[in-house]
Amino acid sequence: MLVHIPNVLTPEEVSYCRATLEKSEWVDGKVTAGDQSAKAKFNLQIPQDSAEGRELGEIILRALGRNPTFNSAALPLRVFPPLFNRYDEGMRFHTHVDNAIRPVPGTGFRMRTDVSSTLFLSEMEEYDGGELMIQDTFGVQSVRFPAGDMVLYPSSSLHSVSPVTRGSRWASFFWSQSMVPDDTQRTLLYQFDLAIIETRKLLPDDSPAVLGLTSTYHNLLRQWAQL
Ligand SMILES: O=C(O)CCC(=O)C(=O)O
Ligand SMILES: [Fe+2]
Repeated sequence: MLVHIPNVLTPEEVSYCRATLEKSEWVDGKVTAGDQSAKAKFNLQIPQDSAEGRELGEIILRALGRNPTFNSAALPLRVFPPLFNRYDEGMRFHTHVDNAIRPVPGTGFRMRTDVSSTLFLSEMEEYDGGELMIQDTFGVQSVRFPAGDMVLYPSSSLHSVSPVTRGSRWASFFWSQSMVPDDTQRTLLYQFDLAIIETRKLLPDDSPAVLGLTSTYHNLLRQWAQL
């Protein structure tokens, strides 16, 4: 399932991220790529352990914490410290799959990547090309959203970023380990939660319908969650 989450960052937060990234050092994006994807990856990143990256990462993690759609769709157990990339004219990322397991910097722990995220930091008018192309069960989805918006997609999917043909595309990207590893089960829970939200607009919280749906949601989560 692909989920578009608008306005994860406020316009002020986007401007702050952009201004900080302007001052940051940029290195070859191959530094965080696996063997196959290193050959496919032609972009720039700020170093994983830079002070700028850590500060901006905190802003994004705080924004995710207050975002009900992210929490319902990703059901996150762990979130990788956000990384930042950039594709200038001619840069691209050929088709690849994200590494299944990643060491979490500075922790000595590893995490499984279940959900991949791109949070756009450039406005769509600032560049041409640079579409995130995600292969899912319905075919290839082409994704390009305004600055501050984010897309979630299964880390198991093949994906690529088309060449930027004008301007520069800046983004934050990261992975989440979900409490529900299976994409089909996670999608069902997300759609169930949306249905509960709609039902609660029509019926009181203590109505049998809301009680029944809510308890079934939690009991399914209890069946499927892996902590
Ligand atoms: O730049 C993007 O939107 C995606 C980046 C990506 O796929 C990756 O770094 O693995
Ligand atoms: Fe990727």
